Amino acid sequence: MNYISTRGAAPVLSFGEAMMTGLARDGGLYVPETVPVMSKAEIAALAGLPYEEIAFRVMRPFLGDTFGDGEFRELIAKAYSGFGHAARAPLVQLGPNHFLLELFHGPTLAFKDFAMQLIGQMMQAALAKSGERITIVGATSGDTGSAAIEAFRGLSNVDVFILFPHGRVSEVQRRQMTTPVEANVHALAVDGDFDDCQARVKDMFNDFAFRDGVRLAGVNSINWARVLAQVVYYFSSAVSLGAPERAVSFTVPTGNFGDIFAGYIARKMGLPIERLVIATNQNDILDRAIRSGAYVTDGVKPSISPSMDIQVSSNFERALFDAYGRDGAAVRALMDELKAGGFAIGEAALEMLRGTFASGRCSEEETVATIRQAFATTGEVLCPHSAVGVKVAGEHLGVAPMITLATAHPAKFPDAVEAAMGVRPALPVRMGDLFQRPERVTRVKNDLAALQAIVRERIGH
Ligand SMILES: N[C@@H](CCOP(=O)(O)O)C(=O)O
Repeated sequence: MNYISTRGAAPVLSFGEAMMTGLARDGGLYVPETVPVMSKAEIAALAGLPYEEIAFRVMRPFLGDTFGDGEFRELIAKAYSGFGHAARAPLVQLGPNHFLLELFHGPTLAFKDFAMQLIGQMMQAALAKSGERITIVGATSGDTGSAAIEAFRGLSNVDVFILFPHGRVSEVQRRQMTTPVEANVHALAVDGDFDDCQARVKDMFNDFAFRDGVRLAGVNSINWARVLAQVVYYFSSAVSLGAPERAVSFTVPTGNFGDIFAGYIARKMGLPIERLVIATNQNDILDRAIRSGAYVTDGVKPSISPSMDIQVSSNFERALFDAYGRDGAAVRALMDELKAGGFAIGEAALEMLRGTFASGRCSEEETVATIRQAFATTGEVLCPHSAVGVKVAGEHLGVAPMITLATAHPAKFPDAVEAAMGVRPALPVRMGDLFQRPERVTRVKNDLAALQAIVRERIGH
């Protein structure tokens, strides 16, 4: 299995190489050269299996010879052993034909744990073989950061630097990143928004002297392995509702487009998915793009669903690559236009995207109303991001069962949830002292040189 860049001008890599490389050296994102298809019988056979076994069967064809079968099974088992629910990703019903996929039972209470816990295991196994040491630098709008820290804290051959937008994540999210005591964890509060953080991470990858010097690695969803691990729960949930005999639809609260792109891959693998619905908050660039064909940035507006406060959605590039017939030069040209504010999606590409994705937007008021209504009608306490998904899903219900992804635990956003429904969601007992733990964080200007200097100094390079 080979991996190629969306911009067509980077070396072709194996799965293991793509995982350790992160961003391609031409600035693009790695994707599989071909997507393996599962037969109807293979998909049907997933029903009723433990999540770990589904993960093995779905992911194995993408791995080539990076890990042996026994080794990969062990890594999966370790990755999910710390989850707080036996089903790992349980489904609950919200209404007739509408289901919620709870993806917040991992150690940091967000869907990011599904991929990050596994990437943590896979990267450690790869590093044990190569004897290398790496420097992970990641950008977060709230959830990726703590998941990455949890997956890599305390390792002697990894430093993990997380850039988050100062003052724009919830207090729980911030404390999850700033209270770990391990010396290899570095929380950096950047004076900017998430797009700034993500752009600086990409700048570091595009500075080859720095990248090679510190042995830079990425764990944002620019890393293909992140996306792949998220494909699994599309299969596990769909088969439990009757796939492949019955098609299902998904609504995905969307920021960086990685999670919904995983659903797109599941569909390409043969999972019968009728609709993939992009749900945005007031940072609605993706909804506008699908409706109008213009992908134009408009400034990040802080919201009560901060993890989705994103304008430049990295993984949209992967979808554009397919929509433009896998023409790397065309994608490169679009990304150049994006630097100047945006681009118009070509007619054929837009048709392809509209044939795959539907979209909707949820305002701040609608988010609050949805949290309140879901609690009143089902007893389910939604986080603001999941509420965005539920509201938009409601506009796309049809014959196929709709599965909305619940991306985070409500206790990560206690203020927003309490303001909406008058009840303050409690953190799990193991995190109960989060507000008493001392914080360790460095405030940094939105400046590449300043950030690189901190990284170099901390790792002694
Ligand atoms: N919403 C994310 C932003 C980063 O996304 P990623 O999937 O590329 O890691 C967050 O919560 O940090």
